[in-house]
Amino acid sequence: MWSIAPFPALLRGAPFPALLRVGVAKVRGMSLPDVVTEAGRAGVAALLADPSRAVLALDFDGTLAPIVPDPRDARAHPRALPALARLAPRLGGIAVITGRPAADAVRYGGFEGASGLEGLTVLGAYGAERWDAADGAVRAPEPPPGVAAVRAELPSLLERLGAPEGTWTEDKGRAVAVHTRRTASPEAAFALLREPLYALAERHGLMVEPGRLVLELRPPGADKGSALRGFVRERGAGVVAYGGDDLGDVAAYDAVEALRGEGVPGLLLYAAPDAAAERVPELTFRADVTVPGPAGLMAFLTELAERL
Ligand SMILES: O=P(O)(O)OC[C@H]1O[C@H](O[C@H]2O[C@H](CO)[C@@H](O)[C@H](O)[C@H]2O)[C@H](O)[C@@H](O)[C@@H]1O
Repeated sequence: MWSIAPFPALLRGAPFPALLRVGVAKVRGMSLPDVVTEAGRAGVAALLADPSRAVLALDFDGTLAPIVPDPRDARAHPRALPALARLAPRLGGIAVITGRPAADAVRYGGFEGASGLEGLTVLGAYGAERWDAADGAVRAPEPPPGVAAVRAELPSLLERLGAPEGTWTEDKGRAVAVHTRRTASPEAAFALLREPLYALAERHGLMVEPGRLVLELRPPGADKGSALRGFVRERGAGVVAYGGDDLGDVAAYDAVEALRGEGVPGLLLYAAPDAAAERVPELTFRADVTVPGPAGLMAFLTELAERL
């Protein structure tokens, strides 16, 4: 039976044990978090009926990998690779769609040479970069000149603004991301830097991708929605499931909803952050399934693999 929607508790900032109590239903002897929408139930039914026509796409940080203070320490959740490897032979394709450079996601995810994931695709830099396990090659176009200009100006700008200790710049090659998670007041630091970084990006023809305590200055022209649509088209998929946790994933949610409008059933998964301040309303209200972070998502995917 499908029952109570978990997100009212989520919005009140309820702790996850409470969320789990209201959000888990027993389905044919196995527990799966509730699918709270009709469209989501249609997506699950279509996926279970014909998994070979389904693609599964997942974001990396906060979805496949738990959030950690230093982005260089991010690693896939211990249950991630086993769950994906069980799903892979049954599905039409699995992709990781991330704001990370493709090579970083492959390294931090441990995807290279992973048993059972020989068909995995990683679409990095919001789809501008690509890695396929099949040949191990990364395809990454040259960044536009604005990125070098921003890289050069950023240190003096941060100094002028009095960016607090702990502010950290991640050089992503095609983009530069300024993180505030390791400052004493991450939200206050984020607010301080927000407008000046938007202005800097605009001066150099870049856009700002805001995320979980990060402001990324990157080239426009790619987003996770286009990346997902391209992957669905490439695999000739008739069902799509997407899981994410952050603002950058909203474009992929849009793509799934647009595909539904074209008759392709879809499932929207939200790996909701533990910290209420980091939850994204656009995902909270639209998700078909809300689970507590990467651990919850891996439990869901493992159950899904069982049912397949
Ligand atoms: O699209 P994603 O795979 O979700 O990547 C989004 C950004 O993730 C990383 O930052 C986030 O995760 C860090 C590690 O857990 C955390 O410290 C940080 O606060 C988060 O914002 C990554 O560093 C960025 O480059 C990605 O764009």
